[in-house]
Amino acid sequence: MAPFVELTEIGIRLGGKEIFAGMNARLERGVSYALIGKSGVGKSTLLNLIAGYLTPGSGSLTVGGEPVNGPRRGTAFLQQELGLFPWQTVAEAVGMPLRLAGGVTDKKEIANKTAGLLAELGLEGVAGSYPAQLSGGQRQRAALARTLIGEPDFLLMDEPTSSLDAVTKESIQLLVQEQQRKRGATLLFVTHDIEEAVLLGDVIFLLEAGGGLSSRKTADFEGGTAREDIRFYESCIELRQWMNAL
Ligand SMILES: Nc1ncnc2c1ncn2[C@@H]1O[C@H](COP(=O)(O)OP(=O)(O)OP(=O)(O)O)[C@@H](O)[C@H]1O
Repeated sequence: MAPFVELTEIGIRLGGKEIFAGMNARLERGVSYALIGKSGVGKSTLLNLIAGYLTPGSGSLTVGGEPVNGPRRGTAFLQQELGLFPWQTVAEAVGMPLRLAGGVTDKKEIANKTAGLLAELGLEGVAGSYPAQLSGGQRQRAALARTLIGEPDFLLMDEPTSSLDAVTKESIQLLVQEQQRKRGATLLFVTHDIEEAVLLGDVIFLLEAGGGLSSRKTADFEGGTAREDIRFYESCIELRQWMNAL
């Protein structure tokens, strides 16, 4: 079967610098992929390419069997900056992709869909609040709701929990996992957090300078992938050792 996402010999230069050349990768539908690698190797660049926000200088890129020539309807991208505007309430921000996409034009339908998703993500109490009135976790949930509202089949997330405290981080991680599984969406997320990679990724991509991409299935780690598992940290150590060995 053809992969959901296929990168063939992808190369890109930014500001006169070669970020990667000859990159190959395949992503299967419904699988969660963690993308890790040292700072500056090009993780965000790769997400931007797959999202259609950047155009590769060489090679081919397909999502859902179609060449990527710009943003794709079924791909939703949660960027580090979250993209919440100070002048929009949570409900306005979450409903915005539906208004922009033009597929849903009925105001009542947009309001109903938005309210349903806000309730599902525990945000019903802050629908009328502005970003400055929210906690970090609520802002992250609101941005996540905005990512999910168009029912995407492909979720891209750039460090979805990096700015959060440990407890909030755990609740957002669980939410991302629950939503990805429930929707059967393909997820590709960047993280610097080893535990998060093991916890949320079915597969871990390790990106190296120049575009070398290695992958490992977390199911193959000795210590399992559930935080409750007492041997979970053995998996984290295994991942660290793999990273250091490459
Ligand atoms: N628009 C741009 N113009 C020129 N160079 C760029 C541009 N965007 C990124 N770069 C460079 O490309 C390289 C990869 O950047 P990128 O942000 O993709 O790395 P990263 O792995 O996501 O880093 P980090 O983990 O620190 O977020 C860096 O050297 C960066 O300076």
